[in-house]
Amino acid sequence: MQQTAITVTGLRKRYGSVVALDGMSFSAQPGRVTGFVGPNGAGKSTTMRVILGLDRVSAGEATVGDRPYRSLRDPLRRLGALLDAGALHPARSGRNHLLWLARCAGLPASRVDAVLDLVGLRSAARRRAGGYSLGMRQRLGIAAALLGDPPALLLDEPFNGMDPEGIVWLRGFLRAMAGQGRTVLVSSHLMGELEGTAEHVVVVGRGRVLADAPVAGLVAAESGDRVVLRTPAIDRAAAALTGAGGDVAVAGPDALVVTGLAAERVSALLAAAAVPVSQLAPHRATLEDAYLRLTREATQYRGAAGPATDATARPGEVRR
Ligand SMILES: Nc1ncnc2c1ncn2[C@@H]1O[C@H](COP(=O)(O)OP(=O)(O)OP(=O)(O)O)[C@@H](O)[C@H]1O
Repeated sequence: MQQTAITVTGLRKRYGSVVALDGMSFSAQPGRVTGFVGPNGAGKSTTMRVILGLDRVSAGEATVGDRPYRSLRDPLRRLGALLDAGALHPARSGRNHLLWLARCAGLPASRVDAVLDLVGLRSAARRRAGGYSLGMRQRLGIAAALLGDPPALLLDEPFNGMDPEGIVWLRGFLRAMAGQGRTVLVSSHLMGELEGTAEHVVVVGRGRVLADAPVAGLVAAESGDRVVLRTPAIDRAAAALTGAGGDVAVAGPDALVVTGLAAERVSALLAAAAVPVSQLAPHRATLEDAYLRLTREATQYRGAAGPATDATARPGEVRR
């Protein structure tokens, strides 16, 4: 399979006074799933449309392999894309939708049955696509992206509308695609799904890249040297730990997050001060923790403040 990176360099785009892309640059590499995440309005869909040559930019360029998508002679055999699962004729069956696409692209009808099997849609293939659930439409869109057996895939929110079984399937499917050496660029709002699926993540906000890093590295950096402990005596515990140089944040009625002291030292200090402890463990952050911190400044649309959670409590922040 020909290795085909998806690369965007210095993309800039405005819609009137709205800056949609503000120097967006990153590269999705072959052989791994790259998550593409960011708050609403961060520029993910615009970037994907630019990669597909559907939107123009005022500066920068996007390439598939080493060429712009529009200049590819056989685009479906180079990059498969799912932008909008609803983009189909509702009266046409799923199979006929794919046959029509295959015919337009000069691909054999045998590919249609092959991709229907790949996405598990064979039994529903002759039903009207207009009657499909959102999860089934996502599968049909993924099937369409696979028609040309391309070395690169670009999928906008493919987890959206999938039931738990579908999500498990899609996670394994994306990993398998990358395992075959394909480039897989996938946008999502579901950090938990990406943490188990993507090895690498590009976090964006306000039209630019905030982080471009391996998921494991982001999670490790976010976890830091923090210790989570539960105790019915948080005031005494906090006094003992701050007295020894720890940085203590309250993370719940009986929970503290301690920074700057190893778990063994925390345990010894609390034992010496006769503080009862019901739980003590090194804190393991999630991709969502890292995401929320990275995008805190870049989130444009936010609901009213809700209660803080343990996961988002940071050293020095006292939240009850
Ligand atoms: N056709 C358009 N006309 C005007 N503004 C647009 C248009 N498309 C996108 N925008 C604006 O450009 C910015 C980026 O939008 P985009 O849809 O790329 O973000 P996104 O990261 O995909 O968001 P979401 O997660 O909500 O899908 C937003 O401020 C959006 O309102």
